[in-house]
Amino acid sequence: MTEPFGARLRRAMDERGPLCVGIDPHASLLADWGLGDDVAGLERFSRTVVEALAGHVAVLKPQSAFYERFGSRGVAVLEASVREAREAGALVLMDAKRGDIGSTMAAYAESFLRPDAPLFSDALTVSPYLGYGSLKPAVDLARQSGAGLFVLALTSNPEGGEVQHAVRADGRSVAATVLAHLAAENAGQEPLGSFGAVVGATLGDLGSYDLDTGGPLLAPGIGAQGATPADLPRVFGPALGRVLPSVSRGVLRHGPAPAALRAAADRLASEVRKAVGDA
Ligand SMILES: O=C(O)c1cc(=O)[nH]c(=O)n1[C@@H]1O[C@H](COP(=O)(O)O)[C@@H](O)[C@H]1O
Repeated sequence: MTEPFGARLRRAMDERGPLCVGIDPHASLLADWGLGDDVAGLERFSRTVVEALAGHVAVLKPQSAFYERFGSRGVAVLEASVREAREAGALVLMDAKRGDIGSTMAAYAESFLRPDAPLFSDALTVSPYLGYGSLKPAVDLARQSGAGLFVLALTSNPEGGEVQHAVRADGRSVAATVLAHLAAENAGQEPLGSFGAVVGATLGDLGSYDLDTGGPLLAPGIGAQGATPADLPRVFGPALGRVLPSVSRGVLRHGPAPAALRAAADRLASEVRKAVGDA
C-alpha cells in the first residue's frame, strides 16, 4: 500500500521547503522564452521546468488547461511531464479542477487517481460546488491509491466570494461547510491529512473561518496575483504550518535558464520559511 499523500507531502515540505511551483505554459510565457505557441514550444517549456525543478521543489502543479489547448498532442505532453516529474522525485498535483456527479465524477477520478491511468498524479484539484458529497468517488479512489485531493474552498480570485461566502439556512457559509467536510475527512490522519483545501494567499484576514482541517492548505496568489509570502501569517494564522504556497508566473517568468528558475524558487521558498517561522 502506497504511503498516504499527506505523509509524503509533509516529508517533501520539510525536506525541500514548503513550495509548489505551477507549470502554466501561457502563450505569453512561451513567447518570452523564445518558443512558439505550438506543441513543440509546449514540450520544450514543460521539459525545461521539470528538469530544472522536479528534483528541487516539493510539488509541481501542471495546469491542465494550457495543455488541453493543443488537443490530444498537448495532453500527450502533459502525460510525459507528469511521468518525468514524478520519476525525478517531485510530487505532482494535477490542476484540472474537476467536479461532476456520480459516475461521471468517478470517471474523472479514474483519469487522474487510478495508478495505471496515463495521467495518474499524486493529487488532483477538485471543485465541490456541485455539493461536497458529489466528490465521494474521488475521495474513495484517493484513499485507495494513496493519492490526495485539493478541494476549492476560498479561491484566490475576487469573484469567488459570491459563492464561497454565501450563508446557508443554518447560518454557516458555503466555504466553512467545505472546510468542515475536509476536517472530517482528515480525522486521525497523522502527520498531515491527504485532503487539502485551496485557500488564496490574496484573501487577507480570514478570522471567521476555521482553517483547522488537519490537511494541507494550498495557497495560490503569490506573485502575479499580488500576494507575497509576508501576507501568509495574516491569512493563515495558526494554520501556517500546513500551508503550501503555490506560484506559477512568479517563478516561470525567470526562465528559460534552469539556474534562474531554481534561484527564483529558492528565493521564494526561503521567504516562505521566514514568513512561516516568524509567525
Ligand atoms: O487551484 C489552483 O491552483 C488555483 C486556485 C485558486 O484559487 N487560484 C489560482 O490562481 N489557482 C491556480 O494557480 C495558478 C496561479 O498562477 P499564477 O497567478 O501565475 O501564480 C493558476 O494555475 C490557477 O488556476
